[in-house]
Amino acid sequence: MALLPVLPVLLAAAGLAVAASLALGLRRFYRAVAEHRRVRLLTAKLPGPPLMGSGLAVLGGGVWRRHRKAITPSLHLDILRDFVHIFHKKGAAFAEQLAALADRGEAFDVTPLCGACANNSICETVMSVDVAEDDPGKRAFLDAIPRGLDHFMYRVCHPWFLSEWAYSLNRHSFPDYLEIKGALNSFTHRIIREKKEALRQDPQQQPQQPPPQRRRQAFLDHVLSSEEGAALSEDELAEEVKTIVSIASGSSMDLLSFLLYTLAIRQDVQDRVRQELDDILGEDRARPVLPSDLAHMQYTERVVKEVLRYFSVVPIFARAVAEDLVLPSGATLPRGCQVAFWLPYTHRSAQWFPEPDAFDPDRFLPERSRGRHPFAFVPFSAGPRNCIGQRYAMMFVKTVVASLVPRLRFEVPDDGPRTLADVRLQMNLTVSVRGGAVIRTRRR
Ligand code: HEM
Repeated sequence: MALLPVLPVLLAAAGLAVAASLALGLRRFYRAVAEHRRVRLLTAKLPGPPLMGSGLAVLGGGVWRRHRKAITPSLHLDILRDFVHIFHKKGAAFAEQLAALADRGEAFDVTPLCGACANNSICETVMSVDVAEDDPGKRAFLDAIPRGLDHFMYRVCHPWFLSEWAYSLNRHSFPDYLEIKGALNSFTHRIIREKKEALRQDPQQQPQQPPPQRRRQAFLDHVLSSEEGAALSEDELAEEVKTIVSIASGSSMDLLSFLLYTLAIRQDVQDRVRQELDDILGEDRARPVLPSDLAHMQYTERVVKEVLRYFSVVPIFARAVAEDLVLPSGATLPRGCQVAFWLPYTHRSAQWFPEPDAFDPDRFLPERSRGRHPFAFVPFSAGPRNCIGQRYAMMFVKTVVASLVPRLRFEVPDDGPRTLADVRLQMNLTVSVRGGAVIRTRRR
């Protein structure tokens, strides 16, 4: 009983001590990683709540390996090239929307529009859903994605709700969560079944056919018709589709909205991107963007990389230490210890990025990247558990930018930030602009 009055003080002191040692430990740990020391041990994943799907992002061990092997070939570069015309189609529709807003002259938050563009692109490329836009199942699915991410974050921040049983006791949130789960499950399973049926009726699409004869239209078509994909049951595949769609749409939305916001704030960067695109696309600014155009968009690619460095869109990821890890200081991170990587710390390191708070895309020029540590820039993580969609993400944003920038000019309203350092951030599963990325557009 005598302990009770001082308990809060003791707990606060213990908390401070743990926080301080963690901060110190992470600093040293980062140095160890930067020196390539035994990072290969850090492949074990921390458990988390299902991110709308119990797929790659939350699986571990042998199951994760089997899933990753089944999924990886279906995001191969040759397949991604086929997606560029879809990215362009969605980008062109986005340009029309923005042009209509330009005519009204109003300032608006571009983030939800980026989200719709990303969602539509991802659903079509991942599932190739030949379903009418107003199909109730499709609408419910698209609507459920951002709501599902909110539940995920809520549960991460309230860890006593991580278990499904405990969450079912939350009368405020659980009914909405169940509705979201139902919408995601029923649409995903419906599409998988329809595709399986189509596959059964089309012998050209059977896995034993040699690759050149197969029509690889979308990620899901490819998984279903590949030998690797046959390792997944229908339920497992549905979990992967939900996982990929949810991870891809949230992160792509934030990356695209940071990119457009950056162009609006940094007119000099926007002018160079536009000049590059005018040179590549020529007179016909509205012509479809081709996969071969993307390879020429070198300045734009450097801008995307600098946005990923400057804002660290996915700022944190964690690993469990699989074996005792001795740091350069001599301290040991014991086996089972959990380590979080805080990317803004890595990406703003003056050691690898001189003047780290300056936004300078040309720091990614080959001659200025020479000698930089391979783990100094890791927006998509690194190692065996890196992002499976990093090439997808780069191709998506580059194509959409090529569909928008030649036709439109982006600006910030008079009361908007004058410099990138003025942009206020908020953290969810990803980082986004606090209060919205409010811009104005003008037709060119
Ligand atoms: C738009 C920018 C994106 C960023 C910045 C990003 C970043 C990341 C990061 C940092 C991780 C590692 C997380 C961890 O270790 O816990 C990751 C994992 C993952 N990402 Fe992405 N991502 C992006 C887009 C995408 C896209 C477009 C897809 C799918 C097409 C995707 C699918 C995944 C999957 C499935 C994983 C889990 C991989 C595994 O654990 O095996 N991501 N992403």
